[in-house]
Amino acid sequence: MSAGALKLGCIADDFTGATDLANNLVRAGMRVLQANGVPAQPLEGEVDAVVVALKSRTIPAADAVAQSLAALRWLQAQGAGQVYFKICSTFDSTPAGNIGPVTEALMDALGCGFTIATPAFPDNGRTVVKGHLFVGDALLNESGMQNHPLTPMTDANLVRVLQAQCPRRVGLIDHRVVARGPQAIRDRMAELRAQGVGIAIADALSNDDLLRLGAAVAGLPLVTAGSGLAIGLPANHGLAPSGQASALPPAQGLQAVVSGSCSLATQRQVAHFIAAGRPAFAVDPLRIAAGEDVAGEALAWAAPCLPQGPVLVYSTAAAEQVRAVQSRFGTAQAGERIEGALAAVARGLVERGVGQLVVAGGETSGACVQALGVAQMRIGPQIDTGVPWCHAWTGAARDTGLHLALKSGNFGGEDFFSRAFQGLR
Ligand SMILES: Nc1ncnc2c1ncn2[C@@H]1O[C@H](COP(=O)(O)OP(=O)(O)O)[C@@H](O)[C@H]1O
Ligand SMILES: O=C(O)[C@@H](O)C(=O)COP(=O)(O)O
Repeated sequence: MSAGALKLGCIADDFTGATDLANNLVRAGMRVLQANGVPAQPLEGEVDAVVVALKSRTIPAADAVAQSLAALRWLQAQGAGQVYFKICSTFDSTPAGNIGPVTEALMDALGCGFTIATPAFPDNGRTVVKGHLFVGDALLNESGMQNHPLTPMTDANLVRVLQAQCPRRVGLIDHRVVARGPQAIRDRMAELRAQGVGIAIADALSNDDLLRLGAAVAGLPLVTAGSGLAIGLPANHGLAPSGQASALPPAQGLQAVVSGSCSLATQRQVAHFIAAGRPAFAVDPLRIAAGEDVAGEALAWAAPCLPQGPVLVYSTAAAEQVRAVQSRFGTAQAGERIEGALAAVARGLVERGVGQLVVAGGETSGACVQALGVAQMRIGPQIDTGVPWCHAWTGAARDTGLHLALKSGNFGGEDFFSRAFQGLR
């Protein structure tokens, strides 16, 4: 890639979020490469955007800032014209961050006096009205996200949530302004900036709102957003939406699903897979904590089932079971141990011939992709809104190639775990 060629440099705070963003950029007409972690070398080949996937959503804020700045430096060295900090469409964060601290650190590094933040993704039911985030018909704090294992979201007022994470003043661009079009949005941004506001939550109820916002932010060095805003950025470079997802190599190998997501949508997908009579192995967090080789057991269980079709290994559990585990072992420790076990399962499955792997949950996906040593991925066809198939040739997949789908916790229909593989045939 020659310096100056990169139209958009993206930093995603988790791995499912990265493929979600890459998917929307591809569908809106950009050639996109996803790098898992900050690459050690310049990328080869010409693309319009690179998404650097980090696992920085729930780590200490100072570490998230340091990793994001390292990603920024790399993207700047590739000539990135605009920077996109991809956050979760449910604004997953704690009062300590990391959305505020990372946004502000990127603003400082870019000399950016003003930016917007919007998680809106109407195609997936995420809308922002007067700064309040809705998930479908429910306010964020009544959507199930109040029970998230790592980032419980108990306030739907995003101006308030972000202000708690930021020294800079946080303001609002409300939907009536957004509906009036790009010039009205630019006027509002200038007005807020003159009032001393540094970051504005932007309302959006529809894709048309996102397209208007996309045009209005063309001149901003940085935007902070879910993947929705991405549909409005390629047009700023004369690129048009394309229904043609990049073609991937033919699928090969066995099929498996690894799920550490405890989101409501994933709970339904696990139940649906089991109810359909498909093979499923429940990983017991208490036995993992006791030091038992649960990953080894799961792999031994999977071996005879794999030739018959997709198998599922999961720790997915309802909120009360998650709370019981967390109160015994601590939130972070419980999460890390389970992620470690599921990552070992993912690696073992690929070593045993799995070539088509679905991973559910952003933190879980980060742990699995890191354990697989997958450094780069090409983005292929969409399975469900926000979830594409990807293809990797690196790490554990360097000889055979690996199709990977990283499913965000709350994305996908109930039959996602079986239907995903049908799309690869
Ligand atoms: N049964 C469980 N009890 C406690 N924590 C769990 C359990 N299953 C998974 N976890 C942890 O909860 C977190 C889920 O986060 P993530 O993978 O991002 O999915 P999601 O955001 O969809 O819930 C991970 O850290 C995972 O290890
Ligand atoms: O924006 C989104 O909702 C997703 O891209 C995402 O980041 C979801 O994260 P997980 O729920 O942790 O998978």
